[in-house]
Amino acid sequence: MALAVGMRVLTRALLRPWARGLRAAPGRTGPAAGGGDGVRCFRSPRVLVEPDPAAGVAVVKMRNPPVNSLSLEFLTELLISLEKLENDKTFHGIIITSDCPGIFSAGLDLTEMCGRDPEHYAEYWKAVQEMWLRFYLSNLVVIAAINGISPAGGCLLSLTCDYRVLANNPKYAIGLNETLLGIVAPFWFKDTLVNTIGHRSAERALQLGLLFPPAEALRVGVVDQVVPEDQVQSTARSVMAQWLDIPDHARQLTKILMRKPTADRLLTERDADIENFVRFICKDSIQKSLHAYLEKLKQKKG
Ligand SMILES: CCCC/C=C/CC(=O)SCCNC(=O)CCNC(=O)[C@H](O)C(C)(C)COP(=O)(O)OP(=O)(O)OC[C@H]1O[C@@H](n2cnc3c(N)ncnc32)[C@H](O)[C@@H]1OP(=O)(O)O
Repeated sequence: MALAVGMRVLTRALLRPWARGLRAAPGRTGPAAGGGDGVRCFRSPRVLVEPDPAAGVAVVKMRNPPVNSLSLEFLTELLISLEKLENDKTFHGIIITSDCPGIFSAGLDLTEMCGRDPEHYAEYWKAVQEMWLRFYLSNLVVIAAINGISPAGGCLLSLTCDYRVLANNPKYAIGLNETLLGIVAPFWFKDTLVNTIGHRSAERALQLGLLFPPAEALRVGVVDQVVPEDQVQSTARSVMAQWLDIPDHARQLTKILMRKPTADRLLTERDADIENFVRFICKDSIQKSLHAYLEKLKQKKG
């Protein structure tokens, strides 16, 4: 138990000043969004939290339209929501899902990584690290109800969860496709994938930037279950009930036992990882690739 408490204190201490500032800002997070029985709940512009106090579960809906890209503000709101739920003893599990039809998350926000200054890149990368650490080490049971396409950072977010349920829709795909953008997934993205699907499959998936359609995603193990689209939420709820049946302290300690070595690698190399990212992203060739990719996305429409 001491280990679990220690990890919580550590991850809480890692909450950056930008997050604390936002938490204090009036109007950024509003009053209770529901949740009777004395359960305090909340909403924020990009994160909708639907509490089910009786079940000890909250559904966290990402709503950063059009594509739930993980901007600095959105990451901050997600982290604040997670922290609030972790600090509320009512909740033992969360289901993370999307409020944007057909899209779970388009991954990291490319506009945060293009045409900005090095200070911004450093701040953004710290927030991405924080998202990964906080979700990966959360003491809550975290289940991803993946109701849309989920490339790169979107896939990473789901890989931090304890269980992934994907909607069986041929339009959806999931994977770490960074190489297709001419960028390289950092070691902790890679480690998370290796821990999930094994070294050989991860190597192939990462080098080729594979985005797996549902059947393939299930076969390789990127997701744990594929179900008809209208059953994604109910399946996540019943899987949650199964996980919540396990004595909490034993489950939490086991989670930490499994994940701490991977998290420690980033925790001990965090500053160097930020420096590497900033150096990499500032390169002319990388900026050109990212600009070209964004342009291609924009031109797709017209
Ligand atoms: C060391 C460096 C490591 C860095 C690691 C990075 C990991 C990442 O996560 S990089 C991001 C990877 N993401 C992607 O490759 C996904 C890109 N997006 C898409 O493929 C499509 O948008 C979609 C399949 C998710 C959705 O397609 P849909 O047709 O519905 O919408 P679009 O018209 O394409 O997009 C709408 C709108 O949103 C903008 N947009 C899309 N993705 C992103 C993004 N990741 N960041 C910022 N903005 C994004 C897109 O440009 C459109 O903008 P406009 O409405 O202004 O044209």
